[in-house]
Amino acid sequence: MKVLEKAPAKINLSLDALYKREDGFHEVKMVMTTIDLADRIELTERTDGQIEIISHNRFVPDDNRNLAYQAAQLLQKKYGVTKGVSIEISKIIPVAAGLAGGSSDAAATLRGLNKLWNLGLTLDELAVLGAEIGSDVSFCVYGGTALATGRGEIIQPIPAPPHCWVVLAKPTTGVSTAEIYNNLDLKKVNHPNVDGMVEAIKNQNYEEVTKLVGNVLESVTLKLYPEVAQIKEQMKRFGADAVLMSGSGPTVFGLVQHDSRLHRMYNGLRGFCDQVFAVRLIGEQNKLD
Ligand SMILES: C[C@@](CO)(OP(=O)(O)O)[C@H](O)COP(=O)(O)OP(=O)(O)OC[C@H]1O[C@@H](n2ccc(N)nc2=O)[C@H](O)[C@@H]1O
Ligand SMILES: Nc1ncnc2c1ncn2[C@@H]1O[C@H](COP(=O)(O)OP(=O)(O)O)[C@@H](O)[C@H]1O
Repeated sequence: MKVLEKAPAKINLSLDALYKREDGFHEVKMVMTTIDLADRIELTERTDGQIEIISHNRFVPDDNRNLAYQAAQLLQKKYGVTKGVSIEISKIIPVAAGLAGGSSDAAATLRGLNKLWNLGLTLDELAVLGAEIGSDVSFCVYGGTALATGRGEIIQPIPAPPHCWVVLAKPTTGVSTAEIYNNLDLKKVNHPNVDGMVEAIKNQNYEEVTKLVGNVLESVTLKLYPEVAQIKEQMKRFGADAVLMSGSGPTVFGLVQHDSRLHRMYNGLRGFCDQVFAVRLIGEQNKLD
């Protein structure tokens, strides 16, 4: 038997870190939303109990370092599952990009195995399990748009943002999330207005959304990787309504409502950045159930 699952990427429209906790993680407050750029996960049941990762991307680990592998192993252990699975990952989301590709693959594996292995778990139960794999996995279990707090695993759904296009540009460098959080000096940053962003989205006020995008991690990554700042500048020059780095980076996204400007931005950025995508927000909650 086979199950197919879509594993969409996310962007952070607003990302604040409040303080460093005793467990080493940062207490965060962020608005996350899924975008129409997705990996495809194909799960095929195995009778030998083994977990196998098949991926044709050299940046994706094919052993227990893979977050999808960890998701399958966690379900096997918690629910005494004796069956195994081959997990084929068709990778579209750039790796180590600030787009939660690995987390979304893990979340899609949790959803898919829930069906393949007939576990009967709810999305809320899968989200709790996801938090054991990584801070972004719980959000990815639900998808949609949410306010995320705690270390990122406490999820409150909010409405979808107003309609717009998202242009993504990923510089060649990959970024380690831990490195960026480790270099964050909370005394020296500008905190974004996360509550304002939630209000702007609830009011479907696109102009306010574009004014309020902000990411406390951006200045850290920009300092370490100046090419990210250059891409930001180019996106502004090509006419984006708002430009921000996603997560810990290095992917930069631009929001735009008019099709004519979308084409200008996309074509302009393709001139000097290999990985450029123009996608829609997916938006609504629980689309992934
Ligand atoms: C920055 C964000 C924003 O959505 O996304 P990405 O850039 O990774 O996509 C997330 O907070 C990343 O979540 P995720 O990538 O799941 O992080 P984890 O695997 O849980 O943690 C990796 C490392 O990041 C740091 N970390 C992570 C989350 C958090 N709230 N505080 C932290 O300080 C810790 O050093 C941790 O060891
Ligand atoms: N399924 C997966 N897809 C991509 N990377 C993965 C996966 N599983 C584990 N990884 C590891 O996680 C790291 C971060 O990858 P990713 O989730 O794409 O980035 P980010 O956390 O910036 O959104 C990669 O360097 C990779 O080694």
